[in-house]
Amino acid sequence: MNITLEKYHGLGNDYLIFDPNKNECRLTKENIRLICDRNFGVGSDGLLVGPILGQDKLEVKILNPDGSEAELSGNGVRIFGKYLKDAGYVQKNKFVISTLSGEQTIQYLNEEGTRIKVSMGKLSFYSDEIPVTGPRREVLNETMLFGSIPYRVTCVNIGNPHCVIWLNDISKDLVCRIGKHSENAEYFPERINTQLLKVLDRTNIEIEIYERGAGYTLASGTSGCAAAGAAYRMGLTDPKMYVHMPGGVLEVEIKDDYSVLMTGEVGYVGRFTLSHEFAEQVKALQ
Ligand SMILES: N[C@@H](CCC[C@H](N)C(=O)O)C(=O)O
Repeated sequence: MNITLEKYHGLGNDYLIFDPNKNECRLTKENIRLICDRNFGVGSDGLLVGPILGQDKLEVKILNPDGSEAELSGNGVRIFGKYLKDAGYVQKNKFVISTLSGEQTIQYLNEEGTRIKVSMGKLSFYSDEIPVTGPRREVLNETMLFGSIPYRVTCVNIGNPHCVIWLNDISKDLVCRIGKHSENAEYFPERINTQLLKVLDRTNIEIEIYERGAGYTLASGTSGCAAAGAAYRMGLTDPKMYVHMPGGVLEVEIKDDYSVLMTGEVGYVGRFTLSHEFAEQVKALQ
């Protein structure tokens, strides 16, 4: 049996869909790393395994390119929503999917399903919910050392863990330098996604991203929500804002109870059927 993967991207954050109803291969850390490898494999910022069909549930498993599992991915969830429509799994305009972090409501905003709104769940700034080590508290504007350099950090969970560093100048180079240390810093028992945040005005922020298990990415939905949440919590923005990332713009709205709505685009790249030779390498690692 061939192994086929569908490639999509959310603002340049690319994912491969492995549909378990159409493929027979056990995924392991080792073969996930190989498939996602940009030189020796197909290449992607992650793998979405689904739909895993349960009682009335459309479940998706989100895997990072290092083989670890993430609780949630904002771009991943929009991409999965588009795949469900393209592959004929859903006919409704609004429905619920389930991830490791809970349930998300997906809504198509256009006929093609390329513009999607997602209810992402609630932001939490509490240390035990992110998680961050130390006594229970909201982790707001605390000093943390990454590679011996102090940064002011606000931490937040939106299904998965994030640390947001508010700066006037942000760049790919800087987020990579910080991210290499912050991702595995001792403060974060589950590791962490890192964002550098620049506030442009009360309705526009800009971020650079270093993802847990993936490294530098052009966009991240949960990062956009986390940075927007941190900016709003610190009183720097209104609750509704545009999040500018190197790959494009997301719209994020924070409700009074800190639940978050995220809206953005999805693009379909195409279907990849693995060559016999490469499929054998993947299967050898299962
Ligand atoms: N690209 C993502 C986030 C994917 C998961 C992340 N790397 C983690 O480990 O938490 C997004 O769009 O949110």
